[in-house]
Amino acid sequence: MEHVLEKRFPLNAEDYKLYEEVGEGVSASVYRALCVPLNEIVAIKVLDLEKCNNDLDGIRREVQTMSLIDHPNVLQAHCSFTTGHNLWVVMPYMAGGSCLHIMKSAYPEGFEEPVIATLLHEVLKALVYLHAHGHIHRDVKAGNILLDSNGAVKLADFGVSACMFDTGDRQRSRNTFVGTPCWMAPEVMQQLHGYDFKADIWSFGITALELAHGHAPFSKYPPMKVLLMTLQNAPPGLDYERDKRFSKAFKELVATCLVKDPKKRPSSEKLLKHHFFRHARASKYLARTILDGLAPLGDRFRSLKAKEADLLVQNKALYEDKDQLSQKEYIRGISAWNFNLEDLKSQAALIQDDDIPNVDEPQKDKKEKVRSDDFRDSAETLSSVTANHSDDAPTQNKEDGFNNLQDLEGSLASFPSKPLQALKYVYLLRGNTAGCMLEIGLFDDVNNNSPRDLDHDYGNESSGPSSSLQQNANNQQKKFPSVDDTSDGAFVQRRGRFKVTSADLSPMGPSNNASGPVVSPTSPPNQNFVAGAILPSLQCILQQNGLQRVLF
Ligand SMILES: Nc1ncnc2c1ncn2[C@@H]1O[C@H](COP(=O)(O)OP(=O)(O)OP(=O)(O)O)[C@@H](O)[C@H]1O
Repeated sequence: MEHVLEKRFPLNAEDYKLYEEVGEGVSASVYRALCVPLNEIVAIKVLDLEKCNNDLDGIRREVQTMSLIDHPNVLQAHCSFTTGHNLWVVMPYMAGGSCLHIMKSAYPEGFEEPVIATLLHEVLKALVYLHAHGHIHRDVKAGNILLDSNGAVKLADFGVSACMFDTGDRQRSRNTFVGTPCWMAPEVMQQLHGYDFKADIWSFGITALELAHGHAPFSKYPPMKVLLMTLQNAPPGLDYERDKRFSKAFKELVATCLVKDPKKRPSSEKLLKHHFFRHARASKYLARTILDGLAPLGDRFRSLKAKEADLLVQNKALYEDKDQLSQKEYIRGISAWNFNLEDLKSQAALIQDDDIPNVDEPQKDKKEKVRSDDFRDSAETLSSVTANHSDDAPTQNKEDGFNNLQDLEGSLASFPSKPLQALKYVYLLRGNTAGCMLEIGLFDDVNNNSPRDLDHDYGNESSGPSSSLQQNANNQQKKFPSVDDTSDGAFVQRRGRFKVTSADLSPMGPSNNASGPVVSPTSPPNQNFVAGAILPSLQCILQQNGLQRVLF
C-alpha cells in the first residue's frame, strides 16, 4: 500500500521567515511568510495574546476549528504555536486576498454577476460542509472570503464560529450576540430565542449584496444604527430599478436569504440548488477575470492602508474646522461610552449629507404614530415591529436608505418608559471603520458599578433630536455604570464583533443551564437596569446623528 507522506509544518518561529504584511484584522496581523524547511510560502496570522486576554476562548475556538475542518472551500490551518506573547497560526497563503480587498482595490462598485455567482457558489459549498458538521460560521462576509492565485475560494476566520453540538457552557455561546453588525441576522441581534445555521444564510444574503454593490447595506452607519435599521426596516435587497444589471434569479436568491423569520430561510443545502448557481463557473474563471492584472497582495494592502490613513487625516481636518461646541459635546458623549473617538469621527464623516433624510411634517405625524403604536410594549414590541416590516414588505428602494431618521428617533424616545426587552444589555461601543466594529460590555449588577449621573454626563441639552431621550433619562434617574468596571468577569469584550452572553445577565452570574438564555422575554431579570442601560447607548446614537448633521 502506498503511503503519502504527510507534510509536517514546524512549530518553531525560527523555521519561518516573515515577509510583508498582507492583512490586518481587529485582533491580528497577517504576513506572507516562507516555511524554510518545506520551502513553501504560507500566511501567518499573528495574534498578540496580551491584547486578546479577554477573548482567549474565541482564539482557542478559532484554532481548533481551523485545524479540524477539511474542505476545499474552508481555510484550514497547517499548524499553530505560541512564540513570546504571540500566537502564530500558519495557513495556506491566499495570494488573491479577500474579496473585500479586491473590491476596494479594483471593483469599488462590486463585481459582475457571473463572478458573484461563482464566488457565492464556492462559499455556499463551504457553508453546507460547516453546517453538516454542526458549525455556524457567524461571520460570513466579503472580508472573510479569500482567493488563492488560481482563483480557488476559501471561507476564513473562525474566530466567532459556534458548534451546534456543544452543550453546557459552550452551548450558551449560541445565545451570544456575535457577528459584525451589517451582516448580522435579526434573530442574532434580538436574542429572544437563540439562533442556528440560518443566521449564516442571512449573512450570506448580505454578502451577496456586498459583492454586488461593493459594500454591505447600511455600511456607512454607526453600529447601533445598523442594529436598529436591521430590526426596523424591511430586509435589504436588490432593487428592481437601480440593480437592472442583475438577473431575476439573483434578485430572488437575495430575497430568499434575507427573510427576517429564520424558519422561512432555506438551509444551505437547499440554497445550493437555487437556479442562480447555474451561472456559476469554475474557479479558474475568477483568476482570469478578477485577479488578472492585480498588484501583489502586499502592495495592494499597503496602498489601501495609506488611503485609509489619508482619509482619516482629511476627516480630522474637516472635523477640527467645524463647530467647537459640538465637538465638545461629541467628545463628552463618546468618552462616557468608551468610544474610539478617532474611528467614530471617521465613521461619521463618511456619511454624505444626502444620506441624512429631511424631516417633513408627514414624517413627523408618522413619528407620533410609531411612538404610540409600534413601541407599545417591550420584547414583543420589537418582534412585532420586526414582523411588521418583515418578509412581505417590499424591498426598500434606497438600498442603504434610512427611511426616516425621525421615525427612529421617535421610536427610541419611548424606550425608557417601556424598556425594550430584546435589547437588554449595556453597550460599550467602540467604533471602527465602516461602521462595523465595536466592543460591547455587559454589567450584571448596575449597583456594583461607579454611578454616573446621566444629566452630568450628557449635559442639559434641551433641544435637538436627543432631548426626549434626555428627558426620559432624567425622569428615570438611572445610574450609568462606569466603563472601567470588569467585575465578576461579566464584562465580555471583543473587538470586531459583538459579544454579550445573555446567560451572564443572571444575578447569579454565568450558569451551566443549557436551556438557552436565562433572561426570557416574559421574565425580565432587572427591568430598571435594562431601562437605564439602554438609554445612554441610544442617546449616543442620537448624538452621532446630531454630529453627522453638524459635519455636513
Ligand atoms: N491565509 C491568508 N492569506 C492571505 N491573506 C489573508 C489570509 N488570512 C487572512 N488574510 C488577510 O488578513 C485579513 C485579516 O485576517 P482575519 O480576518 O483572519 O483577522 P481577524 O483579526 O480575525 O479579522 P476580523 O476579525 O476583522 O475579521 C483578512 O481580511 C485577509 O485580507
